[in-house]
Amino acid sequence: MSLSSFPGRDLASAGLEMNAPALDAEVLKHLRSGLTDLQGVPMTLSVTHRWDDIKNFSAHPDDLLIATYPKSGTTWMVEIVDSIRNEGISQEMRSIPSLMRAPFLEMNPPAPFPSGLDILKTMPAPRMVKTHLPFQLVPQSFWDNNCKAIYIARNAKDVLISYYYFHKMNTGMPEPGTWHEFFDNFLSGKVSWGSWFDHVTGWWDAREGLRIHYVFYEDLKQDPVKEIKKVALFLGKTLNKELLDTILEHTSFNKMKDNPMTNFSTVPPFVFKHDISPFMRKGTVGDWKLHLTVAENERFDEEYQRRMAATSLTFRTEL
Ligand SMILES: Nc1ncnc2c1ncn2[C@@H]1O[C@H](COP(=O)(O)OS(=O)(=O)O)[C@@H](OP(=O)(O)O)[C@H]1O
Repeated sequence: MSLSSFPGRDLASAGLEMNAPALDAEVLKHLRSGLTDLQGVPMTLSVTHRWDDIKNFSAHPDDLLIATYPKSGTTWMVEIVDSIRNEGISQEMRSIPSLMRAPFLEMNPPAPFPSGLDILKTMPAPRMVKTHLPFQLVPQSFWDNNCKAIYIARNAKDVLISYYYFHKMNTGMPEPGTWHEFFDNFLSGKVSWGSWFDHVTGWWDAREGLRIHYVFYEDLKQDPVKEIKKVALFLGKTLNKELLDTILEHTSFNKMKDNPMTNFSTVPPFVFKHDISPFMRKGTVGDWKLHLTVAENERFDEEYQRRMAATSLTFRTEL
């Protein structure tokens, strides 16, 4: 079965193409819900509700997990991996939104929208699975089946800014509150999927002994050729110059921003409010400099030193 004919695709597009007037109040009341505790990690209610099913997800050995803390380059990596696997830009990549090609494991919106698990169930192998789960919450079946995983990490300051705008535009997230409140909550890990510090270090520490390829957003931005080749090698593929050029062009920020299959413009506008902030916002390293005050930056650095003192993991916040 090809991806373009898998049943989840129709189910998905049926849900995604519906507009607010067609949805009853039941759906709308789930928007902007608060956070719950999932084994010590703050999580949106919808994820916690479905947790047993998510935890018991049965991975196939050829599933590829694409994992990140939110706003760290997931969509970019999905497009890179799909282009490598398809040895170019397939018809399916041109006609199926990113989220349907790499279902979001823990996404559990109210009906009629399909959950990540619903889509995955009907999807042919080899599957790409997107997740924002911290390492300790990833379903064990991925590791029991020796699945490969690509983890993309992005510097905390740019993630903070990107996540703040994402909270403002995505009504599926909790209310961000004021900038000051969000800044505090991010630093103390009281945001969906928890602490950035715990997330990036948890995956970093876990990679020994598992097939995890750890990528930095900043490296990808600075030298995409080198990083894309490394991803291909990890997937057991080699790229000729022509294919590499095609992938570079297709996955550039400007191309992805204009591509409805990658820019999330197919999500109904009452969920993603691109007029407030587009999903494909800036795609740069160092945007934090245009946002943080000197005092905020100092406070951030202080907390950063404290939380990252014991790890060998380092980040670049500018190029
Ligand atoms: N091709 C390319 N090049 C550079 N940057 C890119 C690219 N594609 C996506 N992005 C930027 O990645 C940010 C979104 O991250 P995610 O895809 O992980 O978002 S999500 O957590 O899955 O919602 C978001 O970052 P900000 O622009 O800083 O908000 C996107 O713009």
